[in-house]
Amino acid sequence: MSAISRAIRACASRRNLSVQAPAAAAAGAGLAGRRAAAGRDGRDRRGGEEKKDGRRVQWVFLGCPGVGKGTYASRLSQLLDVPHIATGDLVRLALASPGPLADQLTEIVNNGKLVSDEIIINLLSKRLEEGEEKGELGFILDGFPRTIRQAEILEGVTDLDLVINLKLREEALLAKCIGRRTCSQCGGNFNVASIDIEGENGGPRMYMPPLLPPPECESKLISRADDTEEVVKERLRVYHDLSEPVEEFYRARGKLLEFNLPGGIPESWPKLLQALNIEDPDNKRSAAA
Ligand SMILES: Nc1ncnc2c1ncn2[C@@H]1O[C@H](COP(=O)(O)OP(=O)(O)O)[C@@H](O)[C@H]1O
Repeated sequence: MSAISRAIRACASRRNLSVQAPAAAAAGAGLAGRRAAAGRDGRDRRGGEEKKDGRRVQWVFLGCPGVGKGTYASRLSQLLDVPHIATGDLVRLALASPGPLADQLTEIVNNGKLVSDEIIINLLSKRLEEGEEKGELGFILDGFPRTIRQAEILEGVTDLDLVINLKLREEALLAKCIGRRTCSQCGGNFNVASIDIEGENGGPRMYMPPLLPPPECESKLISRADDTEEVVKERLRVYHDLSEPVEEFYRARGKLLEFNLPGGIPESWPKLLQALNIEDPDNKRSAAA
């Protein structure tokens, strides 16, 4: 067993977390292997495609359900050439393979609760191990960590560069979750909600147009079973209770970048890139033309 997998095992057991042996080794190899390759680049934690020492970014996205973590994490992962690892997707994959684990997860997810730290760490470790085998470097984690215990375990095995906390007005979150649709054939993500909210305290009005599917997807749209009004309200409550303290965990460590989404993707994406010190590829293209 490597020193790293011993470290994650020790870290997990100090926190009374039982991590299965192969998964623990994977998390060690996956997360901490990256740390070994990384070194610290110190001051400016933001931006930049590749670090001075040649490694790729190690970022985390935090934010309430419906805020758009998946959308922006996926765009950035393509831009920065790092894997986008969403624990919600790992949970949905596990749900899709029938068996006792799927039954257990269905009950939890469809009630808007969090899956246990043990299960999530094991799913994440397995995913990291697969990435390691493919030679993946860096990562953008989306939906993990969601509890202080998960944050402590992650902090114990890897050195994050930056934690991006996406924020959106509460009124928009519920509508965005309920409006989410996926094409069951091509897997494309859409949103049928049209959000138009008056400005707060004289602030600007917020308009988020729907992201409608092309005609060929229209009849194949499906919604997530946990995107009903009742379940989303419970997920928001759970986020405030268990995940909001994670924001403070990273704020105290100087790693948190707060980003208030000003509106839909066309408005927010360039501003997010600016906040991250990343050159906008669209501007680059038009400047070169
Ligand atoms: N880090 C995690 N810890 C515990 N449960 C998780 C975690 N990530 C995902 N889940 C489970 O998967 C569900 C879906 O996650 P996700 O797609 O990230 O949803 P959301 O839109 O609420 O951010 C969550 O409601 C929760 O049950």
